Amino acid sequence: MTALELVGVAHGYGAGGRRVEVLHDISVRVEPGELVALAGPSGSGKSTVCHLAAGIEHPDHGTATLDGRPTAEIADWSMIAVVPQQHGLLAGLTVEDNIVLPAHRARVDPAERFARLAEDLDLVAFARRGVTDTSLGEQQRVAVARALVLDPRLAVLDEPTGHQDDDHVGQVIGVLADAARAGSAVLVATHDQRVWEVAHRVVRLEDGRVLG
Ligand SMILES: Nc1ncnc2c1ncn2[C@@H]1O[C@H](COP(=O)(O)OP(=O)(O)OP(=O)(O)O)[C@@H](O)[C@H]1O
Repeated sequence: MTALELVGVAHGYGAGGRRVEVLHDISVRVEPGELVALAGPSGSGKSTVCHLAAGIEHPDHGTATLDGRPTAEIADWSMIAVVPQQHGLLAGLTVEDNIVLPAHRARVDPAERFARLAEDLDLVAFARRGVTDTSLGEQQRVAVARALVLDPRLAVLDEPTGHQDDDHVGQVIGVLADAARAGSAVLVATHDQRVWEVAHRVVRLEDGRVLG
């Protein structure tokens, strides 16, 4: 069964004379076990697709569903987990507490999964440090670990390698590929060619339309 389905989606922002139409009748599917990269120039609508896929916004027209349910109705981190462009970490918490928060909310023991993700994403050395006392690249990897801690049905990641050096790009790509292998549907908006190379498919957006 298809996990994520965006069908005939049109979306824009603002009203009246300030109205901007961003997406025009786009359809995107991501199957369980599939890593799909969303590529396209700045302003082409990648983050908007991420917001609709993650259920942060409702499409103006068309449907955005996960397993047939509107994504905007799903507020469950084990179903849809997100890495927003700004990471969305909680400043008062440590690295570890940010990562395990979704598991605690779901009453799942995160110990094993946390240990694996911290190791794979090079976060072990500062797990007990306040998250605001880490670098931007480290914070980005914390957000990736948090998204994957519950093995979500769908992971939506907006530019998750943007602050990484080559080695750490490889680590982020590695955990995303592992997540897909384990059955998650993974949608990654990215300019990073290294992600395109490992993706099962690359969906290219231009001016709010899917190419090809
Ligand atoms: N809240 C908003 N109000 C008005 N316009 C917006 C809003 N959010 C995004 N836009 C516009 O929608 C278009 C698509 O933006 P979006 O962030 O989805 O693009 P993107 O492909 O993710 O870009 P980038 O690669 O720079 O992150 C842009 O022209 C942007 O200015």
